[in-house]
Amino acid sequence: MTSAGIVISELTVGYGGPPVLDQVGLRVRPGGTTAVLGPSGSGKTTLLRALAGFVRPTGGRIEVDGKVLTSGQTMIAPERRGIGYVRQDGALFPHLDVTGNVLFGLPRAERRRATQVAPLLELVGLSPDLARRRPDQLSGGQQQRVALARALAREPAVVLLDEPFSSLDTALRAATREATLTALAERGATTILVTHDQAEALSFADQVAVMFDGKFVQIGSPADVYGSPATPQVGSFLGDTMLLPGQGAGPIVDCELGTLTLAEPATGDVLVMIRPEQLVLEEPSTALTARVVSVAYHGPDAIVRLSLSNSTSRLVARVPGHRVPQPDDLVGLAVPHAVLAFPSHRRPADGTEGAPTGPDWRNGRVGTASAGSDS
Ligand SMILES: Nc1ncnc2c1ncn2[C@@H]1O[C@H](COP(=O)(O)OP(=O)(O)OP(=O)(O)O)[C@@H](O)[C@H]1O
Repeated sequence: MTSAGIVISELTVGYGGPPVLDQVGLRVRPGGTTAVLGPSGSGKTTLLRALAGFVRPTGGRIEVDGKVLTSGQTMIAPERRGIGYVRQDGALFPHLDVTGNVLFGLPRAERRRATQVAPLLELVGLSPDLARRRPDQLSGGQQQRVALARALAREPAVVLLDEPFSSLDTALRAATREATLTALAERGATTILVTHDQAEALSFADQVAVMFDGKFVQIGSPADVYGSPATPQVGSFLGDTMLLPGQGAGPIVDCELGTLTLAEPATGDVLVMIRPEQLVLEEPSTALTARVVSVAYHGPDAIVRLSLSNSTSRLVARVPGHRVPQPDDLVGLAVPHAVLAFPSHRRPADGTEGAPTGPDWRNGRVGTASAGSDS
């Protein structure tokens, strides 16, 4: 299978009403893996359906490996696109065994070559001994791997994964994700994974495209979108954040945590974005002391909620699991590395206010830690 690059430009898709995707652009390098991350209803599945040819866009263009699949009057049929699609539920046929499911959809002549099923099963980390089992005799993770094997059977240059791991429990999810990545890399397939799980997006892909309300608000490497989010909302969506009001003065900013170094210069009213892992707990100091409000222990690490003396702000630190303080302890705080600041008047690309956001912003992930008030 040869790898194909994907180029999507000004893609607009609607279902009769206002556009669900609005002039969307995206490039995926040949053999690359892009995660499309966004809240529920932002248009992620619609993007995959347009790529697969299941929905006709109202505008824009889709090219795979230089071949136009969709543009103006051109609309290549789904079965002629060379694209494999794995849905959230796997969608296996209950009355067919694993072999029948994997071979389904192949031309009749090729279906006879049942010997090709074993290597495919091995490729996705399944024992060929399972070949005669029906889907109801498989675990959820095994079913997802069969669905992936079925998608790979046609040797597609492009594989689209629509939240294929979301119904699996944590351990199975990690193992299935790993097997999927390995299988895709071995085949050199260009892959787009849709997910609303930020950790999955950051670990799975070499490019992350963040979608809000039918538009990409940022596309970049996992480190870029996590470490240098385009807006406070992108920052909050990708992981826990505290957003503190501050005054930028070039390379430094003054806020409740003192004078901090900025990753990029800023001047005037700003919102300082700090991730819990950037807040370091030390021995109580004269510089900045906080009281531990609560501790949630997770094993490798712990989330520590803190209140600053003389302030109503609540802070959150992520600390190593072997150095966990107790509630009511007094601790010193430090922010040793440079932080990001956003102009506090800035309106993000999706038109919402650039203010600190609540835990379930836009139906997004919960657990976002805005620096809140006690009041
Ligand atoms: N067949 C359809 N007819 C009309 N509207 C639709 C159809 N499919 C999706 N939509 C609407 O399009 C919008 C985007 O839906 P889509 O499924 O692409 O979002 P998503 O980001 O994949 O969401 P989720 O994470 O919940 O799967 C939603 O408002 C949805 O209600």
